Amino acid sequence: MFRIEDVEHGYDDRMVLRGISVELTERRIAVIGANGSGKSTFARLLNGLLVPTRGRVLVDGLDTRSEGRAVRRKVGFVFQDPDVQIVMPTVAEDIAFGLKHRGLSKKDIAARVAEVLAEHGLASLSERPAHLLSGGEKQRLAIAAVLALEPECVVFDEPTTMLDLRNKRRTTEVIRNLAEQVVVVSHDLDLLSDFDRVLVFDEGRIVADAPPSEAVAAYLDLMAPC
Ligand SMILES: Nc1ncnc2c1ncn2[C@@H]1O[C@H](COP(=O)(O)OP(=O)(O)OP(=O)(O)O)[C@@H](O)[C@H]1O
Repeated sequence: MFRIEDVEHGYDDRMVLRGISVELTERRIAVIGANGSGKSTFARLLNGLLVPTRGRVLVDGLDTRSEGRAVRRKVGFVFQDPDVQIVMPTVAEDIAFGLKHRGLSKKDIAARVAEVLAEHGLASLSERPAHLLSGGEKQRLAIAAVLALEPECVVFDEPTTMLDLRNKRRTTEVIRNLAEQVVVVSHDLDLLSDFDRVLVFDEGRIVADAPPSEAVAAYLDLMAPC
């Protein structure tokens, strides 16, 4: 689904991704690597939140540079910090927000919101002010709001980093059960143990691209003290 061609990306002339050419077709793909190695930047390129300084990113043939809107309909993005994503006063309104922008009727929005609230264990919180939720509840809401839009692929940027063990397990299970393609940036090596493919980043390059056990071994090697 994703075709990344000769991509480089820089911020203020400082290159943080270099020489990235890769196709991502597997259903579950993880991205791991050291802090600052460019993982989040790479993730943001996948749905056009960022467009590359050089090269191009195609999603089902759509170029993120010229077709960002169509790309974002296909590819949902869950941020590490749910506060970045929650925009409406209540839980139900926040889930309805994206659906309104899709032009659904009021009746269809109400039905979809109820369905998504139930699926994600949020029904009892539907009228709660979203900003008063706990961290785990906010993360659940952020994931639910993205999935309500039925994307074909979901990119998660460190989805379990801010969670306690219970919520981490819950989120891992939600990701595991998704039928959609997922790309997950994570430092949580348990999360990706059954993934199809793992990319290891180091200093802005992909230095390993393999199934989990091999990729994790390469990552541990990289992290070993000199
Ligand atoms: N908006 C920005 N403006 C300037 N520099 C940035 C910006 N976003 C990221 N960077 C820099 O780009 C580099 C790569 O950052 P990125 O967040 O992609 O790494 P990461 O691998 O996801 O790191 P982490 O594991 O710590 O989240 C870092 O040096 C970071 O400081």
